[in-house]
Amino acid sequence: MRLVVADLACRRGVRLLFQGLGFTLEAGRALIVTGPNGTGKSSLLRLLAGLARPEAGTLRLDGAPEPDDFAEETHYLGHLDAHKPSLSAQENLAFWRAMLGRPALTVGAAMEAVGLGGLERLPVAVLSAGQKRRLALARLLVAQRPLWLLDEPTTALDVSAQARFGELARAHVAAGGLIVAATHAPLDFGPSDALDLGAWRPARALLTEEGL
Ligand SMILES: Nc1ncnc2c1ncn2[C@@H]1O[C@H](COP(=O)(O)OP(=O)(O)OP(=O)(O)O)[C@@H](O)[C@H]1O
Repeated sequence: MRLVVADLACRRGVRLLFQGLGFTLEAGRALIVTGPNGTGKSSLLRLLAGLARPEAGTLRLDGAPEPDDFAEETHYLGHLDAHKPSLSAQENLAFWRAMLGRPALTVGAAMEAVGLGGLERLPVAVLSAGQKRRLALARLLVAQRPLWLLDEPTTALDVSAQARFGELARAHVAAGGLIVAATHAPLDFGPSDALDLGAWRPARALLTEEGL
């Protein structure tokens, strides 16, 4: 499998965030996306997740059943953890496991893997910020999806949870998975490429009504 991005432009409102972006990410590698606040790292992940449309350019996942429409092949972990606060940790994860299809680890095993064993029955509303983030990461483990799109994945995680998540991410990459991660913190996900999105800022960022 291979992620191929060509001549990509992203617009938010009247602002062109980046233009002419191209890269190829091979299976078994991670892409670490950096850049100052507001350069469009989250926006790039949303484009890759199929949650927004590019202003120009193409996104393709070669080797996927539908290379031009590959949202089903991705796990998207945004800034928000996307939990239902009144449901228990276990119920939230069971929901995602059924929703996402292609089941991988059981709910119990995924919770153990992120160090949440014993907290299964607590409503998510009472979990700490780091525990909520751990639960969001457990979602990556309950369904098999080759491309992980991670927005600041280690936010709120303590040192040992960061290390544990690093191990899980490296195992995914070593098994032939792909990761695109936006971050301000150093991340070691194994064999990796780097993308400084700040370098793709267009000279003229403010658009007129005519667009590009
Ligand atoms: N819905 C929207 N309408 C207009 N502008 C938006 C919208 N969403 C985001 N933006 C703008 O797009 C720009 C890029 O935002 P984005 O969140 O992608 O940046 P980022 O590189 O991830 O930033 P950070 O490092 O702060 O997380 C910002 O200037 C933001 O204000």
